[in-house]
Amino acid sequence: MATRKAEINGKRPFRLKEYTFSCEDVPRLSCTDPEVDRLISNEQPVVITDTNLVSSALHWDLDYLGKNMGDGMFTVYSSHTNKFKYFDDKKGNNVKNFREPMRHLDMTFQDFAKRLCNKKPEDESLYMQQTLNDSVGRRIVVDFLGFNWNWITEQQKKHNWGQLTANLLLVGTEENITPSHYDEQQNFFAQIKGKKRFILFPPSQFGCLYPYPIYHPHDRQSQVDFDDPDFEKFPEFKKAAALEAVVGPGDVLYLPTYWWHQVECVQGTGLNISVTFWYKCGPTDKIEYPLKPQQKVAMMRNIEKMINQALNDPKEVPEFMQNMVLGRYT
Ligand SMILES: C[C@@H](CC(=O)O)C(=O)C(=O)O
Ligand SMILES: [Zn+2]
Repeated sequence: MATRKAEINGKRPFRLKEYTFSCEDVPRLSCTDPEVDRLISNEQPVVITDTNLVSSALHWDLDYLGKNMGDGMFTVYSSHTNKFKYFDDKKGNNVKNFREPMRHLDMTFQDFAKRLCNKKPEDESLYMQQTLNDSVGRRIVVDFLGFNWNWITEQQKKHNWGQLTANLLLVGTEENITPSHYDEQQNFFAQIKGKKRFILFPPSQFGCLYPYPIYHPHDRQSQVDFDDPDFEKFPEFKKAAALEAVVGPGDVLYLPTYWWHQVECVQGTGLNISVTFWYKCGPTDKIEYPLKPQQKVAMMRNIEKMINQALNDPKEVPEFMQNMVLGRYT
């Protein structure tokens, strides 16, 4: 796999995998720059520096978390590749012979840390993805309360977002990859340790990324394998053009709802720790035309859901959809 050299602000270069598509940089601006507000209100991604959003957690490492995360059981995914492709196990029965691409384990943080430290190259990759809740130790609660809630709550109000729904703690090792997908929430993604690379595509490129059907366990995930794209099956992927952001400790990426993202723990940057801040989208006050691409994606999802409910059998959906479109709108 070809790689290219990259760096943030001229510091400590690292290598990034090269893909078939072009990558332009996401803007990287200080939170004091008024352009940040404009980009967020236009639902455009931006890397925001100097927020101090998670400054109270920049000392987190495996040892500190091991001592302070408490003795609760946390969600850890185990994958025999370095990819951690999300799946909804409630939809597993909708697809014949669906094979879960990773295992969902529950373990204490101490157990996770031990397995990470003793991991041999042939062992499965591990990725902790745990919603922060009150089961954590007191010092983690103090660090959490020390987040810059003033700044982020000000953003939530200014952009009329809904409630904060979750803070997901992510602890992984370099080369862990979350393959391309979109979410239906607004996200301030805060990097605490190590570097992460985001490969982003706007909602307008939905037609290039071929998401699985809505009834599939991989709903919202792209069917395209970026490492080996099948241009026969997914010809429009040739037209995909990405934005790219690399975030390091203290950086916050605003990741707008319905934007496609693949997330890679950058090689050579060691243990990787992040926290997400997911918010419900705000209400649409007035419908304006032409509709925004993200509104069209939401519409397509609602129509697919309605067709699935009305047919009441996932096996009937492909023929129904093809009859509706092939030779008529193609
Ligand atoms: C969990 C994260 C991916 C990652 O950090 O590996 C992501 O997809 C998101 O924050 O929306
Ligand atoms: Zn995501």
